[in-house]
Amino acid sequence: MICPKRTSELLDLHLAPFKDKDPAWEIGVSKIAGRGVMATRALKRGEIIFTDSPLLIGLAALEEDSLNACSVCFKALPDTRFMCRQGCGLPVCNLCGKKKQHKTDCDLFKSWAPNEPDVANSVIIRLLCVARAINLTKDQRDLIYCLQANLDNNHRTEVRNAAKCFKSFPTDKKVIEIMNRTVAVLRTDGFDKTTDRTNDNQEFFYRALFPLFAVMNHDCIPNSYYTFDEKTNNMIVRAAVDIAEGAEITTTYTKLFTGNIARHLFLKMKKGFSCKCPRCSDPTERNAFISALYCRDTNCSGLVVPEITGLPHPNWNCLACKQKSTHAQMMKSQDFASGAINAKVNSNSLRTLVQYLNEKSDSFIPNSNYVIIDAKMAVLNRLNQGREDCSLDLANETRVRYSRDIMEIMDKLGLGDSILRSQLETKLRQAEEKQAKKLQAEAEKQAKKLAAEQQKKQQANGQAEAGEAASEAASEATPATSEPSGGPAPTPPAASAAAATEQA
Ligand SMILES: C[S@@+](CC[C@H](N)C(=O)[O-])C[C@H]1O[C@@H](n2cnc3c(N)ncnc32)[C@H](O)[C@@H]1O
Repeated sequence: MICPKRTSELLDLHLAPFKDKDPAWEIGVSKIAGRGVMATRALKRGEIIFTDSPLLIGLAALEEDSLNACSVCFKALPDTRFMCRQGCGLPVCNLCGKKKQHKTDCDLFKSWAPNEPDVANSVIIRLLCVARAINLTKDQRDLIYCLQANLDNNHRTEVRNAAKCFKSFPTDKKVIEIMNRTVAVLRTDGFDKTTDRTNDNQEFFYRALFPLFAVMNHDCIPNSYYTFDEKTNNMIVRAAVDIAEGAEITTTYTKLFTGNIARHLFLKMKKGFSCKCPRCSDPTERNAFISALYCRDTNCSGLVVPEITGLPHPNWNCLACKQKSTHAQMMKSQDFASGAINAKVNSNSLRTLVQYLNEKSDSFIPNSNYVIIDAKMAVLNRLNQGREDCSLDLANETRVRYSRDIMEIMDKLGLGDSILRSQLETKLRQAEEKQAKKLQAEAEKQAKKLAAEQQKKQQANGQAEAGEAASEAASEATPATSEPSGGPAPTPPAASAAAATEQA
């Protein structure tokens, strides 16, 4: 482990424009692994802990991405003639073509002579983030070397493949070593559209290294979360929960709703470690049952969870009837359920998907399972884009129901604030307000209807009373002797009732 003090010195230089006089963090020896970021004082939920700026950043330029974005400002470019005319093989906008950053990039890549400089090549564009390390200052380069780099067999492949795209790729061992090391640091500590570090329902399209963030260790229930400033691409890290003085500030390298086994495999294979956090050590994941499936015994409706955590192929155990199942057996159930749900998620009808999730899926997969959570998230995302074939009422009810379901699972897991939570809270509030308005409008309509009925009744009564009064007045005005020949004047109903009672 590189000394935390040296790491702090280099980070101080990098963060000079942002670091406050009384920083809420320091680099220390971690109980989790190597160095870590520690809280220098108690932090309140939501408080900004630090702002980090990218030491390296470039386009992710993966095949599926469009390559017509400027390599300096990252803005989308018009479809044609976006490649630099100087022959460096980089896409650049007119404005950035004149900037110092592009001149440095352009001089470097031109000297390597790209094979086809007029054609946007994802390998070349993707390498730019790595190649920029060559032109950093000594302190900045030292900072890269100070960060952890898991050197596996593949970390040299990227530079080796990129070399084939240039006629005069450098052969200097030192230059190649800087690039290989940068690739390893980016893979261990950096951001890339390919990695799962953009776990919190926010998109990050670039490949980047945020050096302070790079020292943060992983916890499956992180106590911090981050956002990006769109203009500067700076990262802002906030407390997800209240954090005690001296506690380690953690982040998560995985998606929040991945189950124990999938998280274990991801962390082991991509990040080279086994997580021992409390969530990973609990087969029920704090009773959130994200990986749970139903018992295979048709007479039992119990939940089945892995017997032991931290194994790629554990046996599974029914919590109700205690029947054991092999991992292969349970994976068959999971695969069947995932297939059925994903087919509906990919189907065109949002209404069918919602009906399926509300009425059918719970018969073969528990609502807490991550496949259902993912499907509900997909529904909410689709609803944000438009209601498709859902009625206004169904869309609103679904927003309320699914947002609550997902937040309930977040609460069970003990997850604090996150981008996802604030997105859900906002949507829930809006949907609840809509529902309340609708109820109020219905109540008002009902009240109006009642009032109208009442008025009608009153009018009817009024007319009847007026009729009575008129006939009473008429009978009073008529002398007793002048009774019509047909007999006495008709008695009003109330009077006749009174007469009947008297008679009785
Ligand atoms: C981004 S670095 C974190 C900072 C690192 N501890 C250091 O000293 O520079 C990522 C590496 O830290 C280690 N690490 C992070 N979180 C861990 C955890 N929860 N358990 C075990 N190792 C962890 C792993 O070796 C991982 O590849």
